[in-house]
Amino acid sequence: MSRLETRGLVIDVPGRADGRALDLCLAPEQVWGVLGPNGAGKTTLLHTLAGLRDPRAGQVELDGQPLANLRRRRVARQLGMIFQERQDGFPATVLETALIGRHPYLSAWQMEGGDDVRLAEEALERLDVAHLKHRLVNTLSGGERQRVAIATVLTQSPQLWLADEPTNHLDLHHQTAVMALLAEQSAAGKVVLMCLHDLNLAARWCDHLLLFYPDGEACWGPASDMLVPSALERLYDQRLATAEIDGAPVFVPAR
Ligand SMILES: Nc1ncnc2c1ncn2[C@@H]1O[C@H](COP(=O)(O)OP(=O)(O)OP(=O)(O)O)[C@@H](O)[C@H]1O
Repeated sequence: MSRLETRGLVIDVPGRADGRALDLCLAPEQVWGVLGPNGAGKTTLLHTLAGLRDPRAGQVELDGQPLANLRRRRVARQLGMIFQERQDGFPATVLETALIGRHPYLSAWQMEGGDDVRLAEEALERLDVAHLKHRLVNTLSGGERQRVAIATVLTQSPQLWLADEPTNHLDLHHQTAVMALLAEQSAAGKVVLMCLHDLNLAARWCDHLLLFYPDGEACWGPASDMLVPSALERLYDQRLATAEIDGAPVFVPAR
């Protein structure tokens, strides 16, 4: 099991004042949602947590060690990332793409073996894209491509999942299936943190939330403490109507 912590972390959003430093502790079995308007810095935060971008101040620690000091192969075995954008520059098939998830475990020039292929095929099956395994990824629909990206991280089998809008492009059934998959990962002792624009998915599936304001202000904690209509209205500069369905709050934009 892994734990990701931030100490006095200030993400580097160009042209913005520092805002509130983040002292987060992302522990096994937690599902975190990051909420905020466009441009608030959600993607920048995820990239900083993954060590792909330097913070302006503070640091990220993986199991008590500064992420910046760790070898990338070790980080790649522990931490998986679903990106918001991806470029498919090379003509790779769906199966070849999912197999990229095994690369942290292979030495240079080592070919994937039968076990790697089996893991990739199981992940493609789980994401409902196994029937597309011989197709080139650049021929897929947006939702199919998104599911292949998630299958690639499932093939990687990381302890920490960082997901940037994992339900992007997905229809309702597949949105629910992906959220259930992430909840299942968490229940198995993994850490999950995802950026979401859908408040209702966050309310239904996340147990912790980080609210990110455009000026760099932030607050975080258990979801039940964060899902306060007035705070959410300020976050999005949008009036909300609120109801409760099956014991969970539901938010709808008010005219
Ligand atoms: N390389 C860069 N140069 C200049 N500005 C940048 C750069 N990268 C990000 N930004 C700016 O930093 C801010 C935060 O971007 P980020 O992508 O983290 O926002 P976000 O909260 O994920 O937004 P969205 O909800 O639209 O995906 C934005 O205003 C963006 O334009």
